Amino acid sequence: MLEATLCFPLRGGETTADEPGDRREVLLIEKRRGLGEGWYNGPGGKLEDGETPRECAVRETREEVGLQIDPDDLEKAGELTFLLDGAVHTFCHVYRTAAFAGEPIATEEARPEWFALEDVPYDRMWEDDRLWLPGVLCGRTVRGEFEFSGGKPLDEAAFVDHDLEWDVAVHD
Ligand SMILES: COc1nc(N)nc2c1ncn2[C@H]1C[C@H](O)[C@@H](COP(=O)(O)OP(=O)(O)OP(=O)(O)O)O1
Repeated sequence: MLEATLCFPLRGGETTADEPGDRREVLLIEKRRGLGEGWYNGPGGKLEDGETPRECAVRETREEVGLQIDPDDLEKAGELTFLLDGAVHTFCHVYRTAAFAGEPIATEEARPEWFALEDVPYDRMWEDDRLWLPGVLCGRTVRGEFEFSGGKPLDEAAFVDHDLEWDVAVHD
């Protein structure tokens, strides 16, 4: 089983009387290699030996798009289990943060792009994302299990079922 992270940096203002609606934006990456290549996702990746999930999310966000994040500024937002043909493939820790330093830059791994929350390109993301990411971007916590079938690689398998629990306690 792989252990991995996803991190969703957020910027911009909340609703005001003059400008109703959530005007925040989320930073996504277009993945340039590896699992999910060509799709949008949050910055993130697999844990290295001896690394905590929080340290992994900070490192991956720095390596993939050049943003600096203080680990204490990450808010844990979810825990997702991805199963492939009945076995756990990846356990993924999800974080969000509105506190970071720097401007996103493109790297060999990723091309960063800010999206208004209402314009997140779910049609160019993993199929499960539309089920949990909107809630996570709105400040909720989630625990989810997602089943894929059809053999490796995971990004060519079919999404078959899911189970979600909202507003749960998630720790790391
Ligand atoms: C199955 O559904 C998934 N949905 C979403 N949104 N994200 C997923 C899914 N399955 C895996 N992921 C995430 C978890 C990781 O953040 C990445 C995969 O990371 P990758 O394999 O690219 O890991 P790195 O450590 O960055 O890879 P390198 O070995 O190339 O450094 O996808």
